Amino acid sequence: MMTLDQLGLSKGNTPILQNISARLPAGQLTMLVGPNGAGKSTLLSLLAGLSLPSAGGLQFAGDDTRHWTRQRWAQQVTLVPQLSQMGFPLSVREVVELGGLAHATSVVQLREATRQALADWDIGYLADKEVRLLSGGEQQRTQLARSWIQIQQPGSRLWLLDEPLSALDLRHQRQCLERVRQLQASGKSILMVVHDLNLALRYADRVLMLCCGELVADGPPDQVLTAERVSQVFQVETRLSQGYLHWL
Ligand SMILES: Nc1ncnc2c1ncn2[C@@H]1O[C@H](COP(=O)(O)OP(=O)(O)OP(=O)(O)O)[C@@H](O)[C@H]1O
Repeated sequence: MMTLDQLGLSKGNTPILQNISARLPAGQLTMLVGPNGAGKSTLLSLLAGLSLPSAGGLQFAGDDTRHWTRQRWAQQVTLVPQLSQMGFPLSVREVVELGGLAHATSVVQLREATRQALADWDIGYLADKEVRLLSGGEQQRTQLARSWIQIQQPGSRLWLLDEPLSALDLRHQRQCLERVRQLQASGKSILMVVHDLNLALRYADRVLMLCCGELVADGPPDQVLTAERVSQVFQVETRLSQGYLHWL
């Protein structure tokens, strides 16, 4: 379990995140929601150890992460950032293989893990293609396959996914959610940023809602995503009908 203890982050004099306390339990899918600019990606970068908090701290199963090395972070936490263009002329296979680098894996093991990840994310037919030439959804599946190798290692405990479904078609959205369920069953924690609040209502074990850098709600989906709170935070009038949120 990861524990966030009064986390805060400022850039210059501007507070981006303030006083965030929460838990990410093992084996649970937590979805993180909030308006554009609320601080969701910034929070994920803190939880991946890519930036240091200005206040508060993070513990992993009681272990303070303050002095963790880069390699320790990469062994325990796997981040899939928001869709971004790769800057290097690598093939899909080479990008996916990068997922094994933080762990001391033999060449034979890495080759087998890569073959499996390419199949699991339905990109085997793209293995030799340069990643920069792929469509947005194909690039996203490549990044997910890279992270899939990393998060499946025995020591890896937390999978951070920043809007993983945004570029995926319906079939591959379902595939991604199936992989998430598969990973949950092995006892790992997952924190996923989503904009689709109905998806969060249906799939999340727990929902965290951020607004203006502060955690405004944390709990079971139906208790966090009430029509009243959603209308207030997202400034769109909504109502809940038959378990779905509709905007008016
Ligand atoms: N390095 C930085 N310097 C100054 N401001 C920053 C910096 N990084 C992020 N911000 C600001 O922090 C706020 C939160 O950004 P963040 O990307 O975390 O939002 P988000 O919730 O992920 O938004 P979106 O839904 O649009 O992806 C934004 O207002 C952004 O402009």
